[in-house]
Amino acid sequence: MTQTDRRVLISAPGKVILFGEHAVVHKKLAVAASLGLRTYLHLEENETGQCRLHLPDVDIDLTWPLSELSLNVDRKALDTDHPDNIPEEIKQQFESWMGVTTKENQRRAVLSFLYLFFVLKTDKPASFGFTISTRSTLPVGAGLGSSASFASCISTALLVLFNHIPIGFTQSEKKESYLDTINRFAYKAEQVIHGNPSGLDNSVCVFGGALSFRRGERFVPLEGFQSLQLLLTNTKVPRSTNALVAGVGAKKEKYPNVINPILDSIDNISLRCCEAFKSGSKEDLAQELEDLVDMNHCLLHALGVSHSSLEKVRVITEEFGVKTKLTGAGGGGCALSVIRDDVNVETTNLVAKKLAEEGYDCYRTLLGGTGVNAVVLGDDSLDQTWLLNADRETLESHAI
Ligand SMILES: Nc1ncnc2c1ncn2[C@@H]1O[C@H](COP(=O)(O)OP(=O)(O)O)[C@@H](O)[C@H]1O
Ligand SMILES: C[C@@](O)(CCOP(=O)(O)O)CC(=O)O
Ligand SMILES: [Mg+2]
Repeated sequence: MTQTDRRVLISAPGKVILFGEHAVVHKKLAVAASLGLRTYLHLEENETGQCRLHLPDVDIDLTWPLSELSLNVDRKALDTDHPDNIPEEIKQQFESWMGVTTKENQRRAVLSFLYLFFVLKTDKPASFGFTISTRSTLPVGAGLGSSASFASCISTALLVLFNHIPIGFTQSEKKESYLDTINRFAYKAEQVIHGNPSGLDNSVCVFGGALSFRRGERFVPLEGFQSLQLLLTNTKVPRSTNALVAGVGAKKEKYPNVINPILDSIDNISLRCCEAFKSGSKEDLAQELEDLVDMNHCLLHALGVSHSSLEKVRVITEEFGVKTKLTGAGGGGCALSVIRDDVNVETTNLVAKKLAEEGYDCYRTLLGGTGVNAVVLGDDSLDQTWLLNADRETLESHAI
């Protein structure tokens, strides 16, 4: 295979925030782990002179001649603290390339790609072209970090495409430093999608595993972490992380003396969780996590980010003695329930059945899977069409 028809499969996990969502935006501690569900990105280099961006999860299929995708500015002028701070004329140029794309979820996905493209682009021959297709097994916009998972894949694809990092970065001695680079640009894409992300989600999606995180500091792998049995319930109520994060920020501005103690309590919940993993016996750990789940949810409710559908999940699971909190930005989306080891399979199935009767989707998935990965595809039949149609097991067997 020549360099020009290279095809690469990149994947990154989603995440589940155990404790600390929203508070983490305001520099409080959070605890999170990667999920078995992932986003997959198929990158094909070709000689069409065109760039195709195919994002079926948000109904986007755009193609631009690469000769047209050019800006009259230095890359450094784009690599600002926040992508919102780029010059106005460049924003307008991005708008013109977006064409008739008007839905907010589509616009943010395309903008995050265009932004990273221009920050990372290097000189290539005139015939150079590529196609990027993505597909996620995560629900999009439901609190399981689809945005960070997508951002991690796009960041990796463009870093590989423009030769900033080698494809075999996970086997390299410099793996940590390559992952840091991927994480830095994934954060930028998250900024385009979220406005004010803490950096927690992209760190989990890039590095994988279970970790604690405080904004502005390096994450810490969660000592003594044991994978838990969790039930994730997607209420399917749509919501936007961007709007929910902004809402909590506005509340904090208006009622600082009320909101700050809530955020401090959440900080202490995350601290307590770290201590429980470090020192607790399995039995104590389960009891403590249940208490923390309950308290964290109620504090999030006070911040205004719960939803009647999430409260319904709590009522249904409580009937079986199972504790539930919202996870991610809330306002709909997903809830997580801790299933203790002494809860039998029949009970868990019954809880899942009751939740399904409400129209909710339930996921049972493992925590702490591998972070971002890239593999070269040798088989010509594994093209974009394969990516879009393959089942989850097939995708997983090729990607990691
Ligand atoms: N597979 C994907 N393809 C394209 N865009 C995606 C994909 N996954 C996520 N996104 C982008 O991220 C947004 C959802 O992010 P967000 O509201 O933070 O929810 P989540 O909890 O899933 O991260 C989508 O509206 C879209 O802009
Ligand atoms: C609410 C928040 O803590 C998590 C958002 O997660 P998600 O986008 O809902 O998966 C925001 C953040 O940490 O950037
Ligand atoms: Mg998100």
